[in-house]
Amino acid sequence: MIQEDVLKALSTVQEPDLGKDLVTLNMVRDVEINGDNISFTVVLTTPACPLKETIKRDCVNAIKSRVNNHANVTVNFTASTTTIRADKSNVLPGVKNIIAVVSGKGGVGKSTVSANLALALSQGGASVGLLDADIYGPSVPIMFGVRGERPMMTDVNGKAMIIPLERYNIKLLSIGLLVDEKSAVVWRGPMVSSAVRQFITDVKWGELDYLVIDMPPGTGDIHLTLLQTAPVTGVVVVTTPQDVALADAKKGIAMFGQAQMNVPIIGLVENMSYFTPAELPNNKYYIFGKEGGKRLADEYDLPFLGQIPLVQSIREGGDIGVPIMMSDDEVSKTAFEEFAGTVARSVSMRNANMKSEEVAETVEER
Ligand SMILES: Nc1ncnc2c1ncn2[C@@H]1O[C@H](COP(=O)(O)OP(=O)(O)OP(=O)(O)O)[C@@H](O)[C@H]1O
Repeated sequence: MIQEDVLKALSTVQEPDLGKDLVTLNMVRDVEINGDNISFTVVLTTPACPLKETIKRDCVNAIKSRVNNHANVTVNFTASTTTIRADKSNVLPGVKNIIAVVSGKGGVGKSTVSANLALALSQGGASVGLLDADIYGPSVPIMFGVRGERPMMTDVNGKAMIIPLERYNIKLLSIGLLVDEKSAVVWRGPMVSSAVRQFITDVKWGELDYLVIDMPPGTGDIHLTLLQTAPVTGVVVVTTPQDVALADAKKGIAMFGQAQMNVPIIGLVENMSYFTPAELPNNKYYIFGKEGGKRLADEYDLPFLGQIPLVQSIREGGDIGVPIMMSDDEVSKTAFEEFAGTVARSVSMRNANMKSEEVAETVEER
């Protein structure tokens, strides 16, 4: 039994999303054979890959059926998050993927979704940052229990840079951590644009697999500034199943599809999909209507990224500075984990299939 036999067997195992085999995709490393013991490492395209178990099962089956029926197969996993950033700019140089979370309408849970998406990706093993770009209604300070804390500054090649705070293994920044909460509310156009640009250009985000940006609600100048400053990989649209939210989500989808913005939409997630009381975890009450988000995704031919239930502890977690992903509420956590896994998969697929010149890049010279 030699290494080539193992690789030949593994070349029959498909990466389900990328539609090619593991060997062609150069995902197999460190093959070791010791008698009946065969081990190797599969390098995934994202640590938050939800397909680990499928890939593992297929690898074991391939080795047993093609190499050695009695083999003890050990499949180790590691990940090297992919990126298609090809822009030469100095903007966020160490950040592989930038995910902007948007909503057409306020109050649909965009900040809750952003925070728990960031945490779920991080708990899956990725290095993650969360930028709260909601200048007029920052939520990160309260949601992460860091209200009143101030980030430090550092000097990078003669330039003063802000060091993001760190909480729950995530790098955080919000206007609410930089200025008095009442000040930013009265800011207008140029001040807001310059603050948003600074979040991207004057912050030492370092090496990140994903930077999640919690965008302001609606569609406006801040969005344009952000997309012109940061090379956004794609946008996640948050909606609730209600008709009014869906109507506004359509405006968001239209805006991000415009030539001026031209940023890919990763997909749509439906928040507050159904109410589940803690004492009846199997009951689902569709208070805001059923599957409106799914229908909207179908209508616009967008990937549907998942449903997040309306759960009292999700709201409570946000209010006390302990997001639900840091709690032991398994039902809500599973919903966010599945959603984050789908986002990570979509980004990996996009990275594998898209030419780098199709990526939204910084268009504004500074
Ligand atoms: N799935 C959920 N279950 C229960 N409560 C939720 C859920 N999602 C969000 N909430 C609560 O709804 C309120 C609004 O959520 P959030 O602040 O995340 O919305 P938003 O869209 O970011 O609002 P904004 O208009 O400020 O940008 C918060 O109190 C939050 O805790």
